[in-house]
Amino acid sequence: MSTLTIFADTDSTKTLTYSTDPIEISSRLSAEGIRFEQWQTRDDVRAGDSQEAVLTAYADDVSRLIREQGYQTVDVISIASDNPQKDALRQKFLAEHTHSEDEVRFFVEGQGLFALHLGDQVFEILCEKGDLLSVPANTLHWFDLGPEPDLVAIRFFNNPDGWVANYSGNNIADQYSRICPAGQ
Ligand SMILES: CSCCC(=O)/C(O)=C/O
Ligand SMILES: [Fe+2]
Ligand code: NI
Repeated sequence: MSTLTIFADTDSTKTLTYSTDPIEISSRLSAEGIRFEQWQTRDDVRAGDSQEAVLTAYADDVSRLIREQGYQTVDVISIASDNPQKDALRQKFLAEHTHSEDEVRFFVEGQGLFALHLGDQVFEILCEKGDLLSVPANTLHWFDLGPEPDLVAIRFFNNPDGWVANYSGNNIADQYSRICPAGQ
């Protein structure tokens, strides 16, 4: 179940807003210029599948979004819990950063926790299979894959170089939620 939790950026202990209603999540995010939609998914894509297999399975969605928005590059994060790179990859996204282009992600398997630092608030969005999230360029944010990732996400870029992060140097992310190991 996708969730939205909003906090003040000075107090990670007090929830200001919490929602599991996709329509409410979408409308709350839309007011901030963020696109949140839930798309149909397939059952034959697994974490660890190759980029080629994932892009073939979702070719219609990928080409539709490229046609609509003119993205130049598409790649796939496909990471299962037995991947030896999982801790290094998790670390890359955990500190607050921005991108000079929109961050557009279609979650086709598993989940991940986005946190957006918008003005004096932090919006945590637990994205699940089927969620499409598009965050405007230069938005401060971080992302948690969790300690046992089981994630496939398609990423769309305007930049032909793909993923480039500008770290803010603010350690605010350490105060907010992480995905916990299963059962905790
Ligand atoms: C959900 S895709 C992996 C995370 C990512 O690309 C990113 O930019 C996190 O901030
Ligand atoms: Fe990012
Ligand atoms: Ni996180």
